Amino acid sequence: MPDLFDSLMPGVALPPGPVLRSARLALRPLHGEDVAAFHRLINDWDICRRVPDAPFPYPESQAQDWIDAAAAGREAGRAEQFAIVETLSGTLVGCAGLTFSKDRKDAELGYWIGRQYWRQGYALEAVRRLTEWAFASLPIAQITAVVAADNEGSLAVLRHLSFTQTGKGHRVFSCRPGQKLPVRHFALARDVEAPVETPALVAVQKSATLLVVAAALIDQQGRVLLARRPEGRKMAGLWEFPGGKLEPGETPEAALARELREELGLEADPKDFAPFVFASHAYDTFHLLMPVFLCRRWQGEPQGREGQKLAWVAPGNLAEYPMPAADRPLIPMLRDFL
Ligand SMILES: Nc1nc2c([nH]c(=O)n2[C@@H]2O[C@H](COP(=O)(O)OP(=O)(O)OP(=O)(O)O)[C@@H](O)[C@H]2O)c(=O)[nH]1
Repeated sequence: MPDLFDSLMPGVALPPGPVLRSARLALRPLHGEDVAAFHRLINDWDICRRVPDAPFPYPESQAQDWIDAAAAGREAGRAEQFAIVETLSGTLVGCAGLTFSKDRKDAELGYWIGRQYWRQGYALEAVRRLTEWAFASLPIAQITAVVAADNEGSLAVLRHLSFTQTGKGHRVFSCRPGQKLPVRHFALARDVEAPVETPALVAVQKSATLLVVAAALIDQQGRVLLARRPEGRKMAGLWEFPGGKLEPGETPEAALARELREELGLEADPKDFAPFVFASHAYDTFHLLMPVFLCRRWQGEPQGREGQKLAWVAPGNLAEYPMPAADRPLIPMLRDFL
């Protein structure tokens, strides 16, 4: 299928920021050229009455201000706002974004879709893509949302995406100054447990113990190397120790040397692996047994060869990185030892 998105605005460079693609949509940074279309869509009572900060009528100057503020918010690390566009037509259909709490652990979700684009599943598609990207790419622990109690469409989207209702309250909406309207609070926490797989696989795996070997690579400043599982893998976005499953007939040390070569492009000698600690954790679908070796000597510069982002982390900061459930008990031990 042809993709006209790249020729969407010939001669106009998109502002910096990620572009997220889904089956029919692209979520891209908002642009000064979007003001007219943004204003045409949002200046609608049916939209403004559902968006907390939208007055009605919605002045065109506010559309410009909002787009400018979105760019400033991204630059300052306060928010990630996106235009939602149909990939094939390049038409703006709505907006979706996340605003971060000060500690960046929480992100509040906001979105709206122009009325003529309702009932096509666009909100679900865009919000699903945004939440998957956010957990895979940002250090957030949860995504929250506040929705007007009568906004059935939005409530359905959030429930479909496994958000859970955390409470009820009241909130002022700019379109009805002086009134507090009933709202529902929702949250979706980062999943740190391995996902449930097909029943057949679960039957085989449930009783099985999976042996995975991992390394705490320590650099000269005493920092530990963590790798972030890339988008598209199970538990995407979580930070882990480099390593992987043993192949048949392999010793843990040989498997670790192979994984370090394959994943990071490092050459390490098994003689430099010192047994340190192990994780033993019951995930829903398998039991993980993971010996962790310390290693301070290797050859080469670590590179994320499988698309994973890498970080050298001071022991005192390890707890700030979201990790698989199995890894969490290891952190205090590493911190005390280093
Ligand atoms: N390497 C590594 N794996 C870990 C850690 N903690 C933890 O729960 N695991 C789990 O151990 C398993 C390691 O498998 P892996 O990296 O070889 O392979 P994978 O499941 O990502 O993908 P694959 O089966 O397609 O190769 C995964 O289920 C992973 O989530 C960790 O700190 N390092």
